[in-house]
Amino acid sequence: MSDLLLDISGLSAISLREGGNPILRDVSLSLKKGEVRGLVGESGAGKSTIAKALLGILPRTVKVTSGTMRFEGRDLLTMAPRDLSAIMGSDIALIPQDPQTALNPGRRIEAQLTDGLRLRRGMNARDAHARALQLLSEVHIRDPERVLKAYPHELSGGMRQRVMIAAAFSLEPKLVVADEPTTALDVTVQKQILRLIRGMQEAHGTAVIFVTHDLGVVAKICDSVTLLYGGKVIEAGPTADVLADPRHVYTKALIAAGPRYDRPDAGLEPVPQWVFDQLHQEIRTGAKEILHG
Ligand SMILES: Nc1ncnc2c1ncn2[C@@H]1O[C@H](COP(=O)(O)OP(=O)(O)OP(=O)(O)O)[C@@H](O)[C@H]1O
Repeated sequence: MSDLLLDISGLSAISLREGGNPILRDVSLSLKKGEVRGLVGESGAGKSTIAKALLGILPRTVKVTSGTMRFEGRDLLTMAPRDLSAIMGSDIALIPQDPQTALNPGRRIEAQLTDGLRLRRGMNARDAHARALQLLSEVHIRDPERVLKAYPHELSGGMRQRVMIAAAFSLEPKLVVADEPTTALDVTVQKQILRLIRGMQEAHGTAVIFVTHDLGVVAKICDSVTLLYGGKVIEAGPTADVLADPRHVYTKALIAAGPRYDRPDAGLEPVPQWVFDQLHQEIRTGAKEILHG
């Protein structure tokens, strides 16, 4: 059996909100079972659009114009809604950017963590409670009984994100989409959460698409990386190869701009304007991306 889990091929999309402006341009990327791939780019590069397409939650104002998105060989873009909802949350799960808004403020953590176990896995309340306790221990929450009884506002941001990670892994998904999961957290907590996601991913053998604007994060936890600009793949390959031997001037300039993660106060070298001019020229002419390996 092939170990290919996800194969996005020639994906293009436009924004109906912005007069048909292209937001993804012929994007291809693939992911093996258990692989962690960083999806990197600055604001507006198209990272969230790809993540939303994967989760089946593209807004109506975004229209896919071509391409396929095969998950275990089946195209998510043309799948019947019923089949899609069986996969979402179960085989493909999300760790959101901001756990505060992702959690329902009016429900205890236990209810939110056990919904999926009861509704999708048919567990009774007692088994679901036991599994929720086990999941909270796995994400290193020390007093899981207390946390299960708590409401989201009673927990710190880092604790809420640990709960979201437990929830994402609760149904043993094959793919987790982590959408800038440390943005809302302070730097020390960010490091712990990154380590935790990598640890959970390894323990469960789960593949992860890690959306970030930070190459420093990619260096820490991703096996491979796809760098986007203006909805186009600029460079992609194994992380070690791309970081050791960046071929595109934009990748080089981003690396020179420094790992922002764990050096938030470091003086950054901004990406020079001529690099953006070259990128825009390449997008206009449809230049090919650089693929390593
Ligand atoms: N709901 C929407 N409807 C139409 N177009 C959208 C919508 N959301 C985003 N876009 C457009 O899609 C393009 C890519 O945005 P996207 O959010 O995917 O980028 P991103 O790389 O995730 O940026 P960020 O890091 O800021 O989230 C932008 O030009 C944006 O204006």
